[in-house]
Amino acid sequence: MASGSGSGGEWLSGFSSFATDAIHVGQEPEQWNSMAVVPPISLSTTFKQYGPGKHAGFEYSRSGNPTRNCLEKAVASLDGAKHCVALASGLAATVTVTHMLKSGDGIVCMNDVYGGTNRYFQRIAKEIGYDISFADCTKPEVLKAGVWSERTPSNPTMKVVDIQACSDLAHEQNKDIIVVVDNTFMSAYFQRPLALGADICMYSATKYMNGHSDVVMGLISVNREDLYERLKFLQNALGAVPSPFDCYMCNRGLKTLHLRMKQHFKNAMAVAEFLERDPRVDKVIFPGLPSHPQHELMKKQCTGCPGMITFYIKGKLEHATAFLNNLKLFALAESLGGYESLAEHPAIMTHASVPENERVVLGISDTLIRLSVGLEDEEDIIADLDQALGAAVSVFAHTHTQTHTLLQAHKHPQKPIDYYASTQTPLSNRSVP
Ligand SMILES: Cc1ncc(COP(=O)(O)O)c(C=O)c1O
Ligand SMILES: N[C@@H](CCSC[C@H](N)C(=O)O)C(=O)O
Repeated sequence: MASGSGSGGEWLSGFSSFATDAIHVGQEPEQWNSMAVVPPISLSTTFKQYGPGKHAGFEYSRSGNPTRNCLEKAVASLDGAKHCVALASGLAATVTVTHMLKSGDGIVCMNDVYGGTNRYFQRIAKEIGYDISFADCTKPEVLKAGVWSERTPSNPTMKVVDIQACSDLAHEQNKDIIVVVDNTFMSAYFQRPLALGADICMYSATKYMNGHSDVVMGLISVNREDLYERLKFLQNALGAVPSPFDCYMCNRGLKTLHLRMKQHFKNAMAVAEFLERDPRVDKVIFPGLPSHPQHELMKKQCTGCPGMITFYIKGKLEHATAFLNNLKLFALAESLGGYESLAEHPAIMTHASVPENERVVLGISDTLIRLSVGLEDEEDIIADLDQALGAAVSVFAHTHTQTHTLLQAHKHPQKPIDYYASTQTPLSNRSVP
């Protein structure tokens, strides 16, 4: 696979036969009497039995469904896994994995996770007796506990966890520790956590795996038979299953995953390079840029980068808000990983449920903006960002001296500041959903 421009070296090679597997595994026409080339949507909730307990592989649609089967087989093959189970949402996948443990068991979670994962662990799992702690998993040496849950790159500040190092450390300490990687941002196309030693690879398939912003779904892939048996049991016993229609849609989305991810990478690289040169921007966080602190690790464990970019706009909350309000091609919306470009304000939107003091520590400030760069034409994406940055600066030009400085800076662009330089501004008070 070609390396992205400016990446300064090769990425991990692409996984062989990825596109072929995405298109064919689990889709065999011979499994249907009709020989349908495209798997049918099997809506029946129940299946006729030959005799009590004697059935043709399906008995009740929560327990097993033909359309869901096709999807699960395809995803397992793309993850280099033996098995996959599909759930009703990414959060349902997190909850189902957590139910593999007993009350009192320990969970160490990456401190910089999606707000809803933080909310579930802090406000539900903790209350029912799990021993939850959060850690910076980019430093594997700080980890020492029962179950390890990593999200890499993290949401929203794109910290990259060394999956192999964390898995080795965890398994050396105790082989019963289960290492979980939330692979939502990367998709199966860019990263295979199981090959790097993780025990469970999970997704919010709502994002890149489906890729069309029209399905909410979760996926979990594993190689270990014992983990699969437990997950399969929980899928049925907890019952958070996706509909056959959603399985059909996600299965269809997988057919173009390889094409979409390549274009997301190309567009995102161009946007990241544009933003990094722009003096109206304080700092850009994109693991595909050589300036990202874990860029080399990314190239070692991934085959490329998705369209996720965060950046700190210069100024304060008003500038971030004006920028977001003035976008025309980008929709101001939560979520990510669809074909369309989205922008959002993590502190007010996706990460509002993270307690304010934790947001400050994580750098989720008033000036942090997250982009999900879509598949539109590169020039149009950049033109939209450019005009919205211009609008953000000029809106306050007459009242803010600092903004005046920004306008001057734009006329005389310079290289942006040091990666770790502080860009934190105070967080405004807002309620926690
Ligand atoms: C990284 C990540 N994991 C999990 C989730 C939860 O997924 P879902 O919205 O499908 O429940 C999200 C977003 O919601 C996410 O961004
Ligand atoms: N993972 C998505 C989800 C957005 S937040 C959804 C909802 N407001 C909630 O609080 O659960 C993303 O990162 O955009």
